[in-house]
Amino acid sequence: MIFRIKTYNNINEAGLEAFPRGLYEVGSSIESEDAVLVRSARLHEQPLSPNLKAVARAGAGVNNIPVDRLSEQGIPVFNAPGANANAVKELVIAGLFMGFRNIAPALEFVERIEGEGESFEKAVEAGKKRFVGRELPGRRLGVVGLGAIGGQVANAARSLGMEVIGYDPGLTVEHAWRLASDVRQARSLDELLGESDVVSLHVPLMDKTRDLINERRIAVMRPGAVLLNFARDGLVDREAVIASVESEHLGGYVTDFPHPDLLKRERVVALPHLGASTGEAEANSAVMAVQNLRDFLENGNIRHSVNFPDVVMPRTDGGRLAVANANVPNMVGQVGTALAEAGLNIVDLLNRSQGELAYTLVDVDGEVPETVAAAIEAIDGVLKARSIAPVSARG
Ligand SMILES: NC(=O)c1ccc[n+]([C@@H]2O[C@H](COP(=O)([O-])OP(=O)(O)OC[C@H]3O[C@@H](n4cnc5c(N)ncnc54)[C@H](O)[C@@H]3O)[C@@H](O)[C@H]2O)c1
Ligand SMILES: O=C(O)[C@H](O)COP(=O)(O)O
Repeated sequence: MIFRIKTYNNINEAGLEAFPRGLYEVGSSIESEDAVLVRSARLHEQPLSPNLKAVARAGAGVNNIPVDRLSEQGIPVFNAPGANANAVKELVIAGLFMGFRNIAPALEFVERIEGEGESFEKAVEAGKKRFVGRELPGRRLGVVGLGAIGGQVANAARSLGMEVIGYDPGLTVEHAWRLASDVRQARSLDELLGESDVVSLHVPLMDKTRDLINERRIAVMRPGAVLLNFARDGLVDREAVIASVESEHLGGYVTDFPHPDLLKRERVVALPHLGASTGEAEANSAVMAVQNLRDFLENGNIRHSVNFPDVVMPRTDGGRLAVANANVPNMVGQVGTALAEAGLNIVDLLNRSQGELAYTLVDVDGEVPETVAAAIEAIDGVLKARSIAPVSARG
């Protein structure tokens, strides 16, 4: 079997090379694809191949992918958690300095100085007073979302002498372990906003987080506070942010998501979505996304999916059935009965559920015929059923 992978955007070569030739065809013009590999391209309006089995995001955010629609069809969406976190952290720290030291307007000022020699130097010295900044030690950074990126930003700010307060009601134990012990926990977003000199957003864009920073919340922020948004444009009410910067309640807005309305404004800095644009981050993200995709296509294993639980089972000698289904009673029972009726003995089985979805891997002592997989897929509540050949049968 050859797996067909359709790529969107520039996927780093290190990831593309991780697809073994002979087992994969990969490219931007592939049709009838088994899987999609994407960065930020918007897939919501793209037609989905009837063969589609998985979508992998070589990066963190999945708001460009129709996750709900894919979930309804039993199709996992993978991402690459943490793979680009260091790159984003570094740019956020640069953004912090930009916000506090007026670096962007100062550079622009220097570019415009005319003259040479002494007159040039005089213009430099005369002009610099317009760009007097503020230092970071002792100031408080509020980090909204303490996941892979927010956690690294919090720790880096601590090492710059800042106090850090964080807000993340869904903080995982794994991320909590990595956090500097003196990062203080805010009990609410408003508490964080009211106590911070700088606020940095590191949450995914979802219905629940759209316009998270709106007019009311900006009013809660300290006068002169700087807002950093390296997460997503839709997390802030842009008009409210602009109005607040103009009225000098907000001391600045530094973002990775430019928009015409943000340009040529004092105390606003907009970068061209550069957070994950380092060679290292692009390679890490592509390799992790390809690893996720390959393990799913070749073995049915699920790791780092945003809509399915982790389901990983070592391969046995025989074939495997991978079933995505609605999380309702008696699904595993019906799958087992169908396999028994086909004369297949179950060697190993793993079932996990998450929300409305469940996923089951069943290893058998033979190979699951396509007709049996198709009959199982026709069971009410089964979304996808796929027969996976024994490892020894791979080309
Ligand atoms: N600028 C860039 O190039 C760039 C690069 C990578 C990621 N991002 C953006 O950053 C986001 C975060 O990435 P990550 O790798 O840290 O993801 P992550 O999943 O590791 O962390 C996100 C954290 O946000 C928390 N969260 C969710 N809703 C929240 C809320 N309402 N309030 C507070 N916390 C909340 C979650 O519990 C989680 O801990 C991505 O979703 C993406 O949109 C941007
Ligand atoms: O969510 C992400 O990982 C970032 O926004 C990076 O997007 P990119 O892969 O298009 O640079």
